Amino acid sequence: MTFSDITTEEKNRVLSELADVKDDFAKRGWFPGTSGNLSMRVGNFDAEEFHFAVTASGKDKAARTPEDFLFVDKDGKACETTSLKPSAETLIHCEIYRLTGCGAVFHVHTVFNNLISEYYGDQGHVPIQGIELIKAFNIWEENAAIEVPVLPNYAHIPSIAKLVPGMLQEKVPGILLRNHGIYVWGKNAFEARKHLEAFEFLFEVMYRGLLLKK
Ligand SMILES: CSCCC(=O)C(=O)COP(=O)(O)O
Ligand SMILES: [Zn+2]
Repeated sequence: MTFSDITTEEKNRVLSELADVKDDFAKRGWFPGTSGNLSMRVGNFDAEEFHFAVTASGKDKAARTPEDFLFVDKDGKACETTSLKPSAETLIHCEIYRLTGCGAVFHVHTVFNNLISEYYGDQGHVPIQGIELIKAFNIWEENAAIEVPVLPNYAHIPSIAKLVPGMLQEKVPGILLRNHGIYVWGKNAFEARKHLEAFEFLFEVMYRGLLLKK
């Protein structure tokens, strides 16, 4: 499917849903200092050709303007003529779509995801076990254990993107960048948001649990 095959109705639906998610996350304080980026796929998925709307780089994500998003292709290149620059981290979104075929990718910097990513950074993953909200990832076994990958926070984004294929855990819809933030995904915006809320809850439980043990 080429970008011109995608209907205006579909593009507008995605832009409107993405703007609502952005407003919601901004109210939660999940975009400190213009950090964070969001994207949603438009049209059908094919690993060789897909398109998504992504936040423009460096914007105040708490404001709602006509210049908040642009459409890019599987390589992160703009699909239409625009003066907007896609998020500096678009290549990580590209890699997540390519590998998972998901419908939405959200990235936020929070205090808990930063602290936990640093605490477990040397280990390369955050081990989480036996907390009920693991079920938000559609993992239903009793006392389930997951490992959330922690990637190094290189300044050179293509070097991070290159590591993504080797780090993804099949059942875990998220990766942490050390001392930076989290990327989560889902088949649509609803599911990606559910996953993000669950990760943030789990990180806060772990952080407070570590303090209690001291
Ligand atoms: C100001 S935060 C540093 C960049 C970053 O990590 C981020 O999430 C926002 O970058 P973008 O280009 O998407 O605005
Ligand atoms: Zn970031």
